[in-house]
Amino acid sequence: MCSRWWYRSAFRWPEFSLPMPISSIFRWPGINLSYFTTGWSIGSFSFRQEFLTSYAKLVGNAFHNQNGVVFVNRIPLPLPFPQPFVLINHRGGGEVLVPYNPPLLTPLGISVLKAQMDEHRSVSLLQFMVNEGLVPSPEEEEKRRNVIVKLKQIVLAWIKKVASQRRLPKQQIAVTSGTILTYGSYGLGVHGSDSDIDALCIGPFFATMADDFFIVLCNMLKGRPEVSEIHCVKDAKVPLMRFKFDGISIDLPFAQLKVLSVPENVDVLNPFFLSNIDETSLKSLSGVRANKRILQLVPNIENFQSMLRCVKLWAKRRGVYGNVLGFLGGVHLAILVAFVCQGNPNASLNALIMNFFETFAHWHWPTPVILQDGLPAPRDAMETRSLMPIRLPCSPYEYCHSNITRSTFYKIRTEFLQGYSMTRDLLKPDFDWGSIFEPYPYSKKHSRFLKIYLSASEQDELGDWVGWVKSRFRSLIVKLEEIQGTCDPNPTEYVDMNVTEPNVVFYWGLNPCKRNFTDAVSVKEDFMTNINNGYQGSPGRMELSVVLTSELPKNVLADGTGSGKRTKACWKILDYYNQHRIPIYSQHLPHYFVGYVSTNGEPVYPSAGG
Ligand SMILES: Nc1ncnc2c1ncn2[C@@H]1O[C@H](COP(=O)(O)OP(=O)(O)OP(=O)(O)O)[C@@H](O)[C@H]1O
Ligand SMILES: [Mg+2]
Ligand SMILES: [Mg+2]
Repeated sequence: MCSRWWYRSAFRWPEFSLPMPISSIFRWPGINLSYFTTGWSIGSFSFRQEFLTSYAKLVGNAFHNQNGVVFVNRIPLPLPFPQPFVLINHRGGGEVLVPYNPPLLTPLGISVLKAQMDEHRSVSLLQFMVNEGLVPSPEEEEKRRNVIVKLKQIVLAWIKKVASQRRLPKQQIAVTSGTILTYGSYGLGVHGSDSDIDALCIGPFFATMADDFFIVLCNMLKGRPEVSEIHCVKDAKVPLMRFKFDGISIDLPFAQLKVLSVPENVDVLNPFFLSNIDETSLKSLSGVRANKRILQLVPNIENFQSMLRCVKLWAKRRGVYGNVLGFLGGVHLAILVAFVCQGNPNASLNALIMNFFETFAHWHWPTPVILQDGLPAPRDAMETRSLMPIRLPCSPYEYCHSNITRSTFYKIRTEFLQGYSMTRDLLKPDFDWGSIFEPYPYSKKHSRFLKIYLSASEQDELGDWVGWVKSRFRSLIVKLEEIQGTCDPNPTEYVDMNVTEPNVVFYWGLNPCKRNFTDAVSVKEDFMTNINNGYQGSPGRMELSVVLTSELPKNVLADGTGSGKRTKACWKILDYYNQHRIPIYSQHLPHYFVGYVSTNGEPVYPSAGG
């Protein structure tokens, strides 16, 4: 903004020799554009011809008369100018000051201004990501790399040990090997400091899952000082070990290839390695294969990674992240983002985000989202009944498992539309990335919530219990939809620190139009029948009740909009990673939580937090 000193000062431009003084004085905070409104008479300049020429290209015919009145396309502009100005860098024409008033600009002026704004928004989004700490520090990255190196060494030692136990000939023992391949968010290079590492252990033909992986390797890991909280999930669609290594959470499934030696960077897309392998190994490999294919198909990996990081943050903040509660998981978002990247190979980060919202705000679901991979359309693609079908980009071209319901579908689509309406106008002068990533204001949007209180007598039992109940949440959402039309499950998990027993609490927004739903007893009975069926551990407690916004604890209200009136002193948001990480499943629950197999036979995947 121009301050009065500017108007009063005896400053005179000797000639209109932009850019130096103007660009150094009139900067939009943090922006590469000059911006000011009133108090300055352009009539005091003596224009250079080349300036007027450039100006005319961008704004139209511009000149000023003796009285300092500037005419644009023969229309006199009142002085001082009522509209903001921007300094735009016009290729070939130097820097030119034009009114920030799109209707006055020529098509060229508009496109130059848009290019500038696009660049500015991309730069400020990258800065926003840095401020939000989305990218782990070099030290954290180093730590993760070391963990993977150590895991590879352990796997190699394990293979040699198993080979000796099997009494393989010496020369075979010498050449045999296994490896670790990362996938999930770490494999895509979009992890945050709190992400786990999804790592697939690949062994040679003689290493078995039942004995060698789950017994020999598990014992070797248990013997390492870096390893803690190790859990085996054996009879799942994708069996795995989950543990912490140097404090970092690891998911470690296993695949066996019919070879003696597994190259360190084995190409899992090569059909040679897939021949004759068992069904479980094929399923375990699918995460790595899908990741690899995504990275092959996107035209610019760096843009894809930055964009996916942003989109994941957006989805988390807006309460639409997480497959377990019927929203989008990491793999769903990766494919949606890759789809947009494929269609816009040369676009900037800002343009990609704009296109993401535009594309999916208007997508004709249930038309599936399918990446173009240059191969003939697969005939064996499995059909899906998902409301938002998203297909994995590798054979057998299954659709990502999804728990989306009518309510969560509606919420995701509303958020896409909102993102679109907030980003669509590139020339919006007060645009701010912070508003796109604003936490979803649950306490403002809903006046009543379903409180789901889960507890167990021991901390160790709580993880299993919560994991089990979460794996059945879809049925609770569907039940609420039956009773009162919609519901808005907030994925955030809270802990009531006022209660001594270990607990986890959820608050789901209820439909404001259905105020007659106040008694959760019948819903509880119904849901209890569901969760009591099949749980093999010792079940914990579950309480359902309807609470008003004014009864929400401080942390729930502190979503950026809450009034924070009635608060409980000791509430905190559960953080599985920074505290003692509770295993969300156990051997008793593999089919439902980590098990990748649900009751209806479709694959189920663990939540990011679990
Ligand atoms: N619903 C699903 N359908 C198909 N594959 C899935 C699904 N959920 C997970 N996977 C596979 O498991 C991998 C790891 O999943 P995970 O839930 O850890 O997501 P992520 O992308 O690593 O995100 P996060 O950073 O939240 O951990 C995915 O990359 C994908 O290959
Ligand atoms: Mg992960
Ligand atoms: Mg994982």
